[in-house]
Amino acid sequence: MIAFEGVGKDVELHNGQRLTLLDRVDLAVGAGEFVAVVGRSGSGKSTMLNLIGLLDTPTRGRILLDGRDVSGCSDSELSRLRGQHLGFVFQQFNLLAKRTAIANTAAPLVFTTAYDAKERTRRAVEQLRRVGLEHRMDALPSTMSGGEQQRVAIARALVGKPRIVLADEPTGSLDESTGAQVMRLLIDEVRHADATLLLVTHDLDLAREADRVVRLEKGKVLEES
Ligand SMILES: Nc1ncnc2c1ncn2[C@@H]1O[C@H](COP(=O)(O)OP(=O)(O)OP(=O)(O)O)[C@@H](O)[C@H]1O
Repeated sequence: MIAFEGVGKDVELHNGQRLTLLDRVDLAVGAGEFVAVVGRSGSGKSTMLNLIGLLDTPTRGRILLDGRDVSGCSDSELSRLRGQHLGFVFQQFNLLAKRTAIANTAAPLVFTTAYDAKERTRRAVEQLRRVGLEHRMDALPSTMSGGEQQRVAIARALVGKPRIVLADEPTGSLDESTGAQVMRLLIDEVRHADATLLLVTHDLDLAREADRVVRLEKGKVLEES
């Protein structure tokens, strides 16, 4: 479903030097797979996830989505593909501060013309129930705990029924027990949705739960297991 062929990513530093963040990465991820991405801080995990999420473009190589090379896509096409196929959960939740849990959850649906406002709200309510937040539907993020905010973010990632969910250290801002609960919920919800999960994590116990583990070192895939 997603394939990397010789993907590399460089950035240019202020002094004009080029820095390689990712180098010659080949990867193929199939439908419904759970892939954990591990590696030291700075090894290129977030860079790889941002490329898979079509939030960034490679310097070299090709990224294929369902066999289609996305390198020729315009920004608006990439936005459309993201809206159609991808859901994101970040470490910092990234909720809209002035919007309620319902409005935050419904936000990705605004990009699809298929649903009117009533249907968007109905779907958001249903998804918030699934993550156990029926009692906090009208709450603003500032009045919610970190665990609750991340549940809203999970609901938002799944509300559009994406085929691929990308999660970058989603429990990194939570205490251990809340983090474990939120992670369980994320994995269960992604399975329930039959979606693919790509999870960046430092937690090796968690990585063992994945179908596959991709280990990065200095921008290269060191091993897969
Ligand atoms: N735009 C940029 N300019 C310069 N250096 C960058 C840029 N983006 C990322 N880097 C560097 O590239 C390396 C890889 O970054 P990346 O965020 O992908 O690592 P990571 O494995 O996700 O790290 P962490 O676990 O700490 O989040 C890091 O050393 C980072 O500082």
